[in-house]
Amino acid sequence: MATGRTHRPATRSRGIPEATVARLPLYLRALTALSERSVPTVSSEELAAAAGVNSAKLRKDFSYLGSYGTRGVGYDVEYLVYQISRELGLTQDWPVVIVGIGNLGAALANYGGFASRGFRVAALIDADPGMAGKPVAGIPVQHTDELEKIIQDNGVSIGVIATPAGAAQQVCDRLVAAGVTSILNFAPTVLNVPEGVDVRKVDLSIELQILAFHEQRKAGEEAAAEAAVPAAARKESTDQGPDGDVPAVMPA
Ligand SMILES: NC(=O)c1ccc[n+]([C@@H]2O[C@H](COP(=O)([O-])OP(=O)(O)OC[C@H]3O[C@@H](n4cnc5c(N)ncnc54)[C@H](O)[C@@H]3O)[C@@H](O)[C@H]2O)c1
Repeated sequence: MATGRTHRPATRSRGIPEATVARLPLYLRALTALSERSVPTVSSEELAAAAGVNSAKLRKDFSYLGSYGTRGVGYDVEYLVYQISRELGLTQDWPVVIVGIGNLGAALANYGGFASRGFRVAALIDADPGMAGKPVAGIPVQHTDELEKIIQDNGVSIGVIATPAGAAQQVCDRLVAAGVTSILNFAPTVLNVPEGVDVRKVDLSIELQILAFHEQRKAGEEAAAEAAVPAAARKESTDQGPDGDVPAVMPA
């Protein structure tokens, strides 16, 4: 879902390509589901299918982790969960702050999937003084005046921006100045950040627009196939044997 832009070279310092890093969470999600079902080992084909990735690509990705599996047995699920978690830095706790506690910020605060993956919501921050002190997901909202102090007190390096687009750059600048070096941006705007700060952008409307493009293409293909049927069917009718039971033209 995430469309991302990170201020990093295509290859990380330890030699793991950025494209591989982007697939590691997909493997981890599939492996976690297997682990929850107490499945001990998995083949590269099964895991690739569960993660929605080509199996040759998966084997190549795992070779960067130094994980080659055992012929005829496959990969050890628990060990791979550990290896990938360690590679992604998930074996440690990451405090995050969410800035902008409106519809989206509140939904994110209530999402249990962060905590279960090692991301602790350390604080919720909003510019609306009327929200200060009100609990959302059991955490009292704090005013933006406190932003720098909250970041420093909690050692926060990851910030989530869920403010209106017009406020996002200013919020981003304050987060970065306070020490945040990774930002997950939900606001529909491009953020400018200094070297060394990673930005990932999530935009559901962009994803929907891409789906709309594919829907339009599929509709065009269907229309073209329908337009082709009468001519082809006419040809078929001349080709039919005496019983006339030859099937119609196969769809494209
Ligand atoms: N990425 C996505 O897929 C996606 C989906 C939905 C919404 N959005 C975007 O997320 C943002 C929030 O949407 P919403 O529906 O929750 O809006 P909302 O109006 O319900 O909430 C915005 C919140 O941000 C606060 N805010 C405004 N300026 C601020 C500032 N300078 N510092 C801190 N807080 C500030 C407001 O007080 C409000 O509580 C919007 O930019 C919206 O376009 C993105």
